[in-house]
Amino acid sequence: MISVTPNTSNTETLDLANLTTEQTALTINDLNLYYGENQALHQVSMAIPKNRVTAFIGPSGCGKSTLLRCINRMNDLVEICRIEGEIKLHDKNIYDKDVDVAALRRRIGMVFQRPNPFPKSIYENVVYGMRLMGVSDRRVLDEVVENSLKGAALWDEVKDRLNDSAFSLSGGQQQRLVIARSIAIEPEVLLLDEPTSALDPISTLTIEELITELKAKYTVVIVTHNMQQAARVSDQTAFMYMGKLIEYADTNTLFTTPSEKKTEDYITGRYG
Ligand SMILES: Nc1ncnc2c1ncn2[C@@H]1O[C@H](COP(=O)(O)OP(=O)(O)OP(=O)(O)O)[C@@H](O)[C@H]1O
Repeated sequence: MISVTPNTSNTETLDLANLTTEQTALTINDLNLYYGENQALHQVSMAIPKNRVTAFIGPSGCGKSTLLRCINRMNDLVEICRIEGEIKLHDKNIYDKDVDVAALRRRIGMVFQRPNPFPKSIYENVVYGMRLMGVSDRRVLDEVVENSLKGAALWDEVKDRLNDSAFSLSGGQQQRLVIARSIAIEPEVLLLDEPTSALDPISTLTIEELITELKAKYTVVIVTHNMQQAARVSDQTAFMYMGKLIEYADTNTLFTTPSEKKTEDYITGRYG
């Protein structure tokens, strides 16, 4: 039996099946996804609440990362991938033909498993998105760097070495730098794909604390292999199995009194 300690943060429990428009960041409706002949997602529907942390969990290959990547259209880059259904961000289907995908990815940022800073200074990594948007005023950029690094809980460690290479940072610092780079352009949603799986336990703890802080400003969606991590950081958890969303509930309920047998088997360590 795996014992997980659910998070006891003070977020109220939401009625996930009946979120109001104000409470909703994203709505996924009847999403099917195929990689060639292989169907990787089956009729996934769920609403993701604003300013909360939502975790996707499930055994390897169940479709967690695929679903996460659909949320900022990263699967567009996979040629054999075909998608049916819709994902709405403020009532607009992100798969509509008129959607500017680059603009969408500025609103919905993504952080990957392995930290991927650019081969540039710490400062230039943070302002990268701003420069792409044409911002060059040094005072504006300086302010963005300070605020973003503070927001990513990295400022105190790097404020005296902003011109050093990003590669001079530790793995955990690099991951926080990547988070700073993502929040510098003020996205609405942050997607985190196993953001701590390449990190040591101390860095993992720092990132987990940061995730809890980030939800004050952003909607966070995290894929994690680690059930303890989902229990610690998320407000609601979606359990997936073989491309299907089996159960979606507030995290405490899902880990203490799951309503589906498959969820119970997974969280008690019977498979996965
Ligand atoms: N680019 C791709 N091309 C073809 N098939 C893919 C691709 N990416 C994922 N798949 C398949 O889709 C299914 C779901 O994979 P996905 O990576 O989403 O699962 P996951 O739950 O995130 O797994 P893990 O925890 O191991 O990362 C798997 O069968 C996988 O082989």
